[in-house]
Amino acid sequence: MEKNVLANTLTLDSVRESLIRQEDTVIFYLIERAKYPINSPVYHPSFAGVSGSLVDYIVKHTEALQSKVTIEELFQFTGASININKTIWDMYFNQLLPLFVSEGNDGNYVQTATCDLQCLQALSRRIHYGKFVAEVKFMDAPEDYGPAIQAQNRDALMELLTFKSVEEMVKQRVKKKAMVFGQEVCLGDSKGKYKVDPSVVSRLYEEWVMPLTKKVQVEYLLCRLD
Ligand SMILES: O=C(O)C(=O)C[C@]1(C(=O)O)C=C[C@@H](O)C=C1
Repeated sequence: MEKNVLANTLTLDSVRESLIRQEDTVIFYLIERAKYPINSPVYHPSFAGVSGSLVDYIVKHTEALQSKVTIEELFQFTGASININKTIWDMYFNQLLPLFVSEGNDGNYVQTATCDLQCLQALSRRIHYGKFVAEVKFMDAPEDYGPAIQAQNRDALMELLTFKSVEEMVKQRVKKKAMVFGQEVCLGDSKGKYKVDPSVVSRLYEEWVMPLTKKVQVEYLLCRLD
């Protein structure tokens, strides 16, 4: 199979480094979103002057513009197109958002929807980066992954690609980053006040981000030898 040049320059260390850097992006966008309360009119199925909700409208139009200047799936290695954005969307709006924004309405609807889009894109990029992680793991040990792929054995693939100790470090690091990046800075004592609850960030990674990244890896590997 034709390999993208990029595949040859990726290593497990380099993809992990990218995942670590992407943590900063995810956390900064969560902090930005937390500046606004829930602003529920943004999600109302019909928003004055647009068809559908304001967040649907902004996501659709911003992405249409962005797709004119970026080539989607530039680094895709196989024909398999893995896309779990629907799951990410539902997780973000139904589960995550209520955990880290306050109740209320301050009228900043466009800013709020824009922050949501940025959070969603950062989470989506991070989770779909599982394709690169999986490719590197496969290239490092085709003799281990090959039989599990041929047998289409999801459980075996999941076990092969899981590193519990790495997951534990990720959880601890994102919590610490949320503390450092999100602390209220003032000249006096500023103990213990955070813009986004650090335990929500570690929960986000433990319950959603890492499991979904692993799901992407499994789906990618299942088609790796097609
Ligand atoms: O670092 C890896 O090996 C990954 O596959 C990434 C990741 C993650 O999502 O952070 C997912 C699965 C592993 O168990 C550990 C971490």
